[in-house]
Amino acid sequence: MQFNEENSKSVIKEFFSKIHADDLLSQFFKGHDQERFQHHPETFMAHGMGEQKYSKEEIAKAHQGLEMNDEHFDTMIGHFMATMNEHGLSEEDKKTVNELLNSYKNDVLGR
Ligand code: HEM
Repeated sequence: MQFNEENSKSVIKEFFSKIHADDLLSQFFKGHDQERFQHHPETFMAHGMGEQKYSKEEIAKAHQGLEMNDEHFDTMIGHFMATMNEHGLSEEDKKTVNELLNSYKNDVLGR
């Protein structure tokens, strides 16, 4: 599975608007500068596509002190998977993406 430059942009845009429209998630980004807010969907997507842009330690550190729980994490993944659906990803590819993102759960939630 590969996204090209064009559809990557539209994935990021759609995913971004889903997070932004969801108070459960957008609260975490309030007070962060817009650049940071923009950066996160890209980072998230990269990891979902199997790129290891950041180490697990870096990911754990980035989320330290944010009071996130399973619901926040699962909701974020849910928005990403909905975006994947809208882009016609196969069931097999969605399973891979889901597993990859979930492999960061303990790091993000500081366990
Ligand atoms: C697989 C799941 C996730 C990955 C791989 C990931 C990755 C990252 C990375 C690499 C950073 C630092 C660099 C950047 O901003 O791009 C970061 C920061 C951040 N992440 Fe995540 N993230 C994940 C899940 C989440 C979830 C579920 C939330 C919120 C509900 C969240 C909220 C944030 C916030 C608010 C920051 C900024 C922290 C700060 O600068 O104080 N992340 N994330």
